[in-house]
Amino acid sequence: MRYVVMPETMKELDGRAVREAGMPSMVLMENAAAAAEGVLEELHPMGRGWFVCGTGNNGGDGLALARRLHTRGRQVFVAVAGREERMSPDCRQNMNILMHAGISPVWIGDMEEWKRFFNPQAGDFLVDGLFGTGLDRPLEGIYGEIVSAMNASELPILALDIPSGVFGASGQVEGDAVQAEATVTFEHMKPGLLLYPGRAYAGQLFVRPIGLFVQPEEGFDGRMWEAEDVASAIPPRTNNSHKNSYGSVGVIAGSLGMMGAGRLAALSALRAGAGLVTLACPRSLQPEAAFDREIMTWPCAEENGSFGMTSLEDVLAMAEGKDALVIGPGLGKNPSIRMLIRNILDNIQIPIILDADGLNQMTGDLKNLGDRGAPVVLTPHPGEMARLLSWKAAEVVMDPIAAVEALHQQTGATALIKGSTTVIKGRGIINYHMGGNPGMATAGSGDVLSGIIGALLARGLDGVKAACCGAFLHGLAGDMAAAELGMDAMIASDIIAHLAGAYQKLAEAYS
Ligand SMILES: NC(=O)C1=CN([C@@H]2O[C@H](COP(=O)(O)OP(=O)(O)OC[C@H]3O[C@@H](n4cnc5c(N)ncnc54)[C@H](O)[C@@H]3O)[C@@H](O)[C@H]2O)[C@@H](O)CC1
Ligand SMILES: [K+]
Repeated sequence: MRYVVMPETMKELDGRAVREAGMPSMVLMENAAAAAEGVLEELHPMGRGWFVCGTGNNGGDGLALARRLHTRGRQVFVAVAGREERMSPDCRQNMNILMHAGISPVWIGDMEEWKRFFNPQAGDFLVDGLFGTGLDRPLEGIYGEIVSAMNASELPILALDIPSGVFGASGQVEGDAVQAEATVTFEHMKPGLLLYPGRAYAGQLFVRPIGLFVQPEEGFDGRMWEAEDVASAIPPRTNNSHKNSYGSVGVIAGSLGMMGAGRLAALSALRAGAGLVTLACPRSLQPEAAFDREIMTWPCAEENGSFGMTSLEDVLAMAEGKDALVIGPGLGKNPSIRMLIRNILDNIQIPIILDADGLNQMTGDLKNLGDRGAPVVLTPHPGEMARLLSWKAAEVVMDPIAAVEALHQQTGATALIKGSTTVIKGRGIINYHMGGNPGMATAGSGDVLSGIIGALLARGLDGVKAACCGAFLHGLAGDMAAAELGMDAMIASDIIAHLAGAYQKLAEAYS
């Protein structure tokens, strides 16, 4: 498991290591510089570096790194921007050490001084130590101009901790921000490196320890599941087992013209390892639903090619003996579906994943799901999330953490917001998932995720585990599909086809 911490938590950890344990803060800074040096050796083992430092501790990291390279014979050019009287003690000390080592940084007070200092042709890379997690307002004036000149130089930039201009808690950028080739972040991942637009500024991410041995008193702010975490959360198949050992999934999905959504969800559930999958469908669509031999179908009374309250009896009969239900893909807009879903939520005490039209239908009617006695997972994309919360879509995109927290709080369900970075909140801390690729922005991709999560719920995972492991498998299978077929040509069925490879990778990670 990789942990994600907010800037203020990082500050608390840093402060406690220093105050409670007597760890000198200069040692932490030196460790940060050494960690960054390791990354630089990987990316740019040769060449000359331009260092742009602020007067806070991020600047101190930069000055320490410059000195480490200089003492190893690498050529460095170092600039400091900011007010000298505001310099943090550790930054000042590193400035003194650097000067004793023979390098005098250039103070930059205006762009004329910058132009005299910076000559991209004379260097091979830039190091950004201007602002780190202490950023508390957008870059303005000289800082914005320096950053935009750094970006315009087209030299590769290594950002220390976080690209200057990106807010560590949210990934938001207002104005200029460093467009990094890579970012080395210290000790723990920060949300701003995971969430857009910050993620797009950070480039390749390196998380490196700096010797902080303390843990936050309130617990970590977030976590990222890694292959071994996912592998160990999914119960292994055992010799002495049968199909009922792996869960029976009921899928309630599809309508005239959208039966494919139901089939994709059902097939995904099966490929995600469920023992049995039953696809409930409007009666007239049964021939279409019955296309996959391994999937059982359950024709239901219908309302003009759609589910509706008329279907209730059949749906309840189908749900009997199931271990989880997937509700939503392709259900369409028939208004009586709302009552149908309400009845299912009230009368059936098994885990449920609610997605797509299932979510849209239930806008305003998703309270108290935490009291059901079995988990509910909600998987909206940002537009659906905005409708569910009555927020503007832009507000959801700006702050997906607040959005999942609000949805979880209002409904009691596990909330997963889809996106390039998926954010999940159920009981416990926030979960982030970074896998997947733009090739997965294709019809039916969400239905596949629903099916996978349905299978994992049926296999006994709780809401958070099913959502996190489901997002991981979905992303991994999507990445494998893209590697084989390319992002443009891959389709949702290809993600399903690569679930096999994704499970194999998990097995390798576990062994
Ligand atoms: N565990 C830790 O907390 C450690 C932190 N270290 C480094 O310290 C950094 C945090 O240092 P600081 O808290 O000193 O903060 P920064 O160095 O990020 O920023 C310095 C100061 O600049 C000012 N400022 C913020 N936004 C500004 C803006 N837009 N324009 C002008 N001034 C602005 C603020 O007053 C802020 O305190 C981390 O990102 C990391 O690089 C490392 O030295 C090692 C240990
Ligand atoms: K930085």
